[in-house]
Amino acid sequence: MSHSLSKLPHHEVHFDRIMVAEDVQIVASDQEVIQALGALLQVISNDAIAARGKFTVGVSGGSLISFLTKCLPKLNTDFTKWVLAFCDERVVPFDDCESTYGTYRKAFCDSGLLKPDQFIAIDPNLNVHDAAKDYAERLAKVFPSADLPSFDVLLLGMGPDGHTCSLFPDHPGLKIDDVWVAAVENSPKPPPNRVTLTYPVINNSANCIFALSGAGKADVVKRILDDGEKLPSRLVQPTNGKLVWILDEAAASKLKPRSS
Ligand SMILES: O=C(O)[C@H](O)[C@@H](O)[C@H](O)[C@H](O)COP(=O)(O)O
Repeated sequence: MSHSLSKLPHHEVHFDRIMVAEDVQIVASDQEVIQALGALLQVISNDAIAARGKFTVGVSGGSLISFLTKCLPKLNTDFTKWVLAFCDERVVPFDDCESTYGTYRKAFCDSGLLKPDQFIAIDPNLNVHDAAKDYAERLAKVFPSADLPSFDVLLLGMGPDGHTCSLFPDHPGLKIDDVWVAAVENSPKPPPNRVTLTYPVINNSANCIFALSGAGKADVVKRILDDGEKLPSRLVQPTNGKLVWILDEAAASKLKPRSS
C-alpha cells in the first residue's frame, strides 16, 4: 500500500482561526520544563499502554533530545512498550552527527533504556523523495489500516523562525496535505534534505506537546501565542487532540500576562 499523493482523503486544513484549546504551562527554567514534560509523558504513556498495549510517540531533534535524556530515565513506565517515530529526520547516514535517529540511538540505546528496533527510522540510503515514501510505508506498519496515523503524542520543538518538524515558513511543505510524510530538499536549517510528518498526521495526534526554553524563542512565542501569526508551529491544531506548550520564563518573557 503506498501512501501516494492520491491515497489520502483530502484533509481540509483551515487555519483561519485557532480552533483548539491550548494549555500553556509557564515554568521557571529548563529544569522545570524537563520535569513538566516527564510528568506528561508518564501519564500519557501509561494510559496508552493500559489501553492499547503500546505507546506511540513522535520525537523531534534539537534541544528536545537533551530534555528527554534528563527526564526519560526517571519515568515509571514500561519502555518495552514504547514505539518511537520521528516527527522529522535528516536524510543522512545514521553515523552522521546530524542524524536524529543516530543521536537518539546513542542517547537511549547505548544505555539500554530503549532498543534500536523500537525506533521507526528512515532508510538513509534512499534519495529524499523515496525516503519520504518509504517512511510513510514504515509508519503504515505501526498504524495498520489507518487512514492517518494517530500518535499518542508528538513531541515538538520550535525554531526561532517558528518552524516545527521540518515545516518551515513560506515553504511548500506547509501546503502538502495528501501524504503522511513530505520530502524537504532545501531546508533553511541544515542539513538540507529531510523528511517530515505533514499536518494531517500531526493534527491527528492525541497530544501535541511543544517543549521550549530560552530567551531566543521569546519573540516567536509571542508571535504565535499572543499574535496568532500563522507560522508553521501555529498550524499545529490537533483536530481531536490536546495541544500543550511547556515554556520556561525566558521563552515566555514577551507574552502578555495570561490568566492561569
Ligand atoms: O531535527 C530538527 O531540526 C528538529 O526536529 C527541529 O524541528 C527542531 O525541533 C527545531 O529546529 C527546534 O530546535 P531547538 O530546540 O534545538 O531550537
